[in-house]
Amino acid sequence: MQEVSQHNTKEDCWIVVDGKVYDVTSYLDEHPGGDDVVLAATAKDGTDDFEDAGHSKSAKELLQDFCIGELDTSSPIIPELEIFEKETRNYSQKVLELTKPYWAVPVAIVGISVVVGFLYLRKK
Ligand code: HEM
Repeated sequence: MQEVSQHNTKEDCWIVVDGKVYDVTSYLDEHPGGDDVVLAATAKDGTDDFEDAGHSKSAKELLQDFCIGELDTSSPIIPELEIFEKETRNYSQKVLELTKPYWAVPVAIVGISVVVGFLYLRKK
């Protein structure tokens, strides 16, 4: 999506519809709805804009002629989000590592309680 958003001019226009990327530069001048509406659908997911225009079946078929690839969904749309996700992952890993050595304490308390209880009941 980051790469797609760089193609947002009349001379170089890519749009995203239903997870696919389309280079519609050569179609802008022919578009019955004008080029401005198509340009307004760049640099974002243009699926809603395309659907909301109520395009015919033939318009949807025509769109396929301009397909140049699929959207990469493995990386987040907002790069900052990736950094945030990495930091959160690191933080939760650190918390887990810190608490690991202390697991023995509650386990030991429960174990000792069971043994003491058992001995106490046997004495009775
Ligand atoms: C996502 C951005 C787009 C928007 C917002 C949009 C909007 C519109 C609108 C408002 C019309 C009606 C024009 C009128 O009747 O006066 C129209 C018609 C049309 N558009 Fe688009 N359009 C977009 C992208 C495309 C693309 C990429 C194609 C094909 C490659 C396309 C093909 C057509 C065709 C063939 C028509 C004629 C009516 C029909 O067959 O549905 N449009 N568009």
